[in-house]
Parts: sequence; C-alpha cells; structure tokens
Amino acid sequence: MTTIRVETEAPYDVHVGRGILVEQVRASLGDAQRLLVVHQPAMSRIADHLKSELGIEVLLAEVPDAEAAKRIEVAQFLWQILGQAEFTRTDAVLGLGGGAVTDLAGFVAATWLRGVRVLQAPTSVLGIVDAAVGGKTGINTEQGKNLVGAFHHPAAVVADLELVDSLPRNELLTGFAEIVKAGFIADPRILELLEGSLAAATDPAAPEFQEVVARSIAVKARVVANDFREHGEREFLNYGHTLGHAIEHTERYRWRHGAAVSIGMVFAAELSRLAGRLPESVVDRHRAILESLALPTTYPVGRWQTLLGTMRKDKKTRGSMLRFVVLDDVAKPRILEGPDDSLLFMAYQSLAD
Ligand SMILES: NC(=O)c1ccc[n+]([C@@H]2O[C@H](COP(=O)([O-])OP(=O)(O)OC[C@H]3O[C@@H](n4cnc5c(N)ncnc54)[C@H](O)[C@@H]3O)[C@@H](O)[C@H]2O)c1
Ligand SMILES: O=C(O)C(=O)C[C@@H](O)[C@H](O)[C@H](O)COP(=O)(O)O
Ligand SMILES: [Zn+2]
Repeated sequence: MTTIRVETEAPYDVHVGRGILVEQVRASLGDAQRLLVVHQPAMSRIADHLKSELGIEVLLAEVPDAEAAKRIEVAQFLWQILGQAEFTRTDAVLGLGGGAVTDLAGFVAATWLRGVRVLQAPTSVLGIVDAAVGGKTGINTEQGKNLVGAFHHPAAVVADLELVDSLPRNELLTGFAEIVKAGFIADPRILELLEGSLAAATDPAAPEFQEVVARSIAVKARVVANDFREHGEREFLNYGHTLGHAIEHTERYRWRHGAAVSIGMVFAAELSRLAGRLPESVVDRHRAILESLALPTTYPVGRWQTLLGTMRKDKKTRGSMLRFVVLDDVAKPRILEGPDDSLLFMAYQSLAD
C-alpha cells in the first residue's frame, strides 16, 4: 500500500493499494457510530460488503449514475436520510464511486449540520487521482458545472485498486485526462512515462500505472496543501477546465468530464501559444499524448457563442474578465487574464477536425 499525506490544516492520508477498503475505512472512522455510504449503482455489491464487515451501523444510499447524481434533488434525498436517521456530528458519510459520487457525498457531508466527517473511497481512475483528494465538493445547477459547493477536507481517502478492475476501459482512459493535466502543469515525468510506456502506464496491475497515479496524487496533494481555498496556485488544477466545463454543460453531460477536459487542454495549449510563449511542439505533444489515450482533441466548431457565454460563469472569472490557466512551458503554468475574443476564437478554431 502507498500512502500520501495531504498536509493541510486538517492533514489526512490518501491510501492506494489492493484489498484495503474495509480495513482502511474502519481505521478512518474516528468516533463515528454510524456511516452513510453513498454509492453508484455499479458499487452496490461492494456497499453491501462494507455494511456487513464494518461492525458499526451502516446506512446505504444508492444514487443515480454519473453526473445525474450531482443535482440538488439528490442532495436533498441524502439530507432526508440523514435527518430521518438523526445523524449527529459524530457520525460520518462515505463516498463510494467515481468523481460524481465523491463530489456529491462530500457536499452533503459539508452541509449536514454544517459539516460532518467524510471519507472518500474513489473507484474510478479520475476519482483516485483527482476528485476524491483535495476537499472540493459540489453539485451542478442549470446554469453550469459545480456552481454550488463547499471546501471540506476528507478525513481519509481509501483507493482500493481491486475495485478498479471492474472499471470499463474507456472510463479508465477518460480518467487519464487528469493525469495528463498533472503532467503538463507540474510533473514532466508523468508525460515521459505515458510516452515511453503507455501500455504499462494504463495497466492497473503494472508498477508504471501505480507510479503515474501516485505522482498525480502527489501533485494534487502539494497544491492543495499550499492553497486549499483556491486563492492562487490551486487555480492551476483548472488547466483545460474553462472550456472543458462549458463543453460538459453545453453537451448536457453526455460527455465525460475527462473527455471534455482533454479538448479543453488542447484549447488552453493553443491559447498559450497564441497569447504567450508556449512552443508549438508542446501543443503537438498535448495532442499526441491525449490521442494515444483515445481521448478527444477535436470539437465541432460552431457553438462558440454558447460556449463563451458558459465560460463567463466559470469560477475563475472576475467581473467581466475571463481568466484561463495557460502554460509558458511544461510545468510552468500561469493565469492569462482577459485575452482578446479574437485570440480565444482562433484557439477554438484550431479544434476543428
Ligand atoms: N472535486 C474535485 O476536485 C474533482 C476533480 C476532478 C473531477 N471532479 C468531478 O468528478 C466527476 C467525474 O468523475 P468520473 O470520471 O469518475 O465520473 P463518474 O463518477 O461519473 O464515473 C464514471 C462512470 O464509471 C462508473 N464507475 C466508477 N467506478 C467504477 C468501477 N470501479 N467499476 C465499474 N464502473 C465504475 C460510474 O458508475 C460511471 O458510470 C465530474 O463530476 C467532475 O466534475 C471533481
Ligand atoms: O481541485 C481542484 O481545484 C480542481 O480544479 C480539480 C479539477 O480537476 C476538478 O474538475 C474540479 O472539480 C474543478 O473545480 P471547479 O472549481 O472549476 O468547479
Ligand atoms: Zn477535473
């Protein structure tokens, strides 16, 4: 088992290993007498197993799959369960599933009684390397992605790689978008591993996979430890997300987060070249790595005004000024403020097939 410490004002561990779920969840319960396990349909057998093994009172709540879980109606359904069961501040919530569930469970835990203990057990690659770590929680609204949420530290993150065995290959690869992001903003070794050993780096049984996962978690842990509430450096974790979130919203969440972020990173790289000093070779490197992972790098241009309108609601926007994470080079991210519409449109046009 690998353990990565997240050194925030409330430090916690991210455990990654095989067959660790029950033992590590039990070890992280603290004073909790009761646990609400919020899980996706694909995780119902594992949730039953936890209920029978943990040795405390466990309530199970199955929520809709994927982005359909990140809705106020689903949060309300969970608040009802917590209210009817009279959950107190010594009880706890566990998110078991992909990033959609860890975001939802974290949000419900952050808001119930103004904050109860949350444990995260991510089961998708994306959840393990990014969503479950760092304490950003949230749900979507009609106007956009993650517009309502809270910062709330998990008490522990338990990533049992045995659960990843059932993850469909396309979902596994989609999660690599966030691994590529971590590589481009902070850790070039991740990119070298993907370029040099793609098969091993995407095989959950291989040491190369464990290395890219651990490195990505380490990037996130470092950034979150420095800037939990996103006053500065944490914005870099949003690389590729300004357009990515707008695509998810415009496509009514038929696109996975990782796929939308993949396109968003190509856009951000092109913008970095057009508005700054990123060499064309690094833009090409984005396309090559993402395409090797079967991630999309093109988008049918023609929805620009809709996407631009949605990007204006991005959390990085200040007043009417759009802000983007761009790169000066690999591992040299910065914020670009208020670029000309013409530059944005040129970067967007480069996404055409
Ligand atoms: N809070 C954060 O810091 C943060 C970071 C990155 C992404 N996110 C959020 O995470 C979400 C995306 O996460 P995701 O890609 O995991 O999506 P997801 O939770 O929708 O999971 C993707 C699909 O994989 C299935 N699945 C998950 N684990 C499985 C397993 N082990 N076996 C079989 N099927 C499994 C799910 O049921 C779903 O159908 C988005 O909502 C995104 O906004 C949040
Ligand atoms: O942890 C962060 O900070 C991130 O930005 C990580 C992103 O990968 C993630 O998708 C996050 O949920 C986006 O946050 P948002 O604040 O733009 O909604
Ligand atoms: Zn993301």
